[in-house]
Amino acid sequence: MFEKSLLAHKRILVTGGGSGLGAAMSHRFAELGAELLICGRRSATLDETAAQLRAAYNAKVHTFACDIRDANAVADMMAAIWQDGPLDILVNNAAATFIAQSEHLSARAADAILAPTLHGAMYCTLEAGRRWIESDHNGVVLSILSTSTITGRAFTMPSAMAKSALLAMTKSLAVEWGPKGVRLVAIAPGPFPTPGATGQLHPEGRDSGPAARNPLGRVGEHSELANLASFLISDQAGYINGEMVVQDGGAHLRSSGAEDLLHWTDTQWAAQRTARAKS
Ligand SMILES: CCCCCCCCCCC/C=C/C(=O)SCCNC(=O)CCNC(=O)[C@H](O)C(C)(C)COP(=O)(O)OP(=O)(O)OC[C@H]1O[C@@H](n2cnc3c(N)ncnc32)[C@H](O)[C@@H]1OP(=O)(O)O
Ligand SMILES: NC(=O)C1=CN([C@@H]2O[C@H](COP(=O)(O)OP(=O)(O)OC[C@H]3O[C@@H](n4cnc5c(N)ncnc54)[C@H](OP(=O)(O)O)[C@@H]3O)[C@@H](O)[C@H]2O)C=CC1
Repeated sequence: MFEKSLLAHKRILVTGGGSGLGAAMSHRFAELGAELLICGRRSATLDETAAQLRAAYNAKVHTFACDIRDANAVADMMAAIWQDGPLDILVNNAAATFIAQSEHLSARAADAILAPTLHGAMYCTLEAGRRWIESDHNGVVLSILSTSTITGRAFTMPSAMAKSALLAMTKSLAVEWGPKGVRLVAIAPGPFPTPGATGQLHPEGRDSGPAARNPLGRVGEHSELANLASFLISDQAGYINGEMVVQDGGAHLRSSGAEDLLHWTDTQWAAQRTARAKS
């Protein structure tokens, strides 16, 4: 599909690159010649993925145990990255969400979603962008968002807010930083099952229908998202700036994906909260 050297010599940081869609993108980027830098909170997960990337593609891989909710930790990670040379591409992929009735969200619960999803991605973008601009080095920021930026989404309101804010960041900085050589793009994925997303969004008792509700009758393949991401961060997409590409099989044209939860009873929601408290 692509020239094997599409991402050769590119140094790419993927937040949350140790698991789920972040790991899928990291695999494809490494296959296309990139040097990978992956971060997350769990060192063991990062080390496992890094070993796979080295074994499969002979890739150069660095891992950073970094909680992106901590602005100082992000600054330290970026300083460490830049010691070996400039980064070329940042992929804002790490995020958190869970389903809940919004009237039951405590401030801490809302912050548990906003802190990594919005603030963490913004800290990473500002730290990378500042360095690119200071050193006159071109850069690309790809943010993994959601179709909730278009539809909103009941029962995952803080995630929808965070993703919408990151779309505003993408559009705003495309104009502000474009003249300085920094390009920003985004993907809005539909359902691409991962243990993280399925665990948070599809607990026991929820209908298992993202495939059935999809106009194409299926969920996304991780390789499909990884290929779109590879194109958008590559020089081949050099004239795309400030845009979000939706990759959801057309699902958001039909539903935000949360309507089945409108039929949940308060008893079901109470059971959901109890199950979480026990787990
Ligand atoms: C199959 C796919 C279907 C797709 C459908 C269509 C498309 C959907 C698009 C969705 C877009 C976004 C998707 C994603 O982001 S998927 C990624 C999911 N992955 C993760 O969330 C991984 C990271 N997760 C975490 O770190 C944790 O799970 C958590 C989010 C909870 C954060 O952990 P943290 O340690 O920070 O939080 P605490 O445990 O300390 O709790 C803090 C407060 O939050 C309250 N809380 C926690 N969990 C819940 C819950 N499930 N419901 C309500 N409240 C919750 C907790 O009680 C604390 O508050 P209090 O102190 O006030 O009690
Ligand atoms: N899967 C899907 O269907 C969809 C996913 N998306 C988006 O795609 C992206 C990836 O989702 P998915 O792969 O399913 O999610 P996962 O839960 O599988 O992965 C999330 C990753 O983010 C990392 N992470 C979470 N919090 C932090 C933090 N505070 N600091 C650093 N790293 C963190 C996790 O690592 P660790 O726990 O070690 O910190 C993990 O590697 C997200 O932005 C999500 O919103 C959007 C729409 C649909």
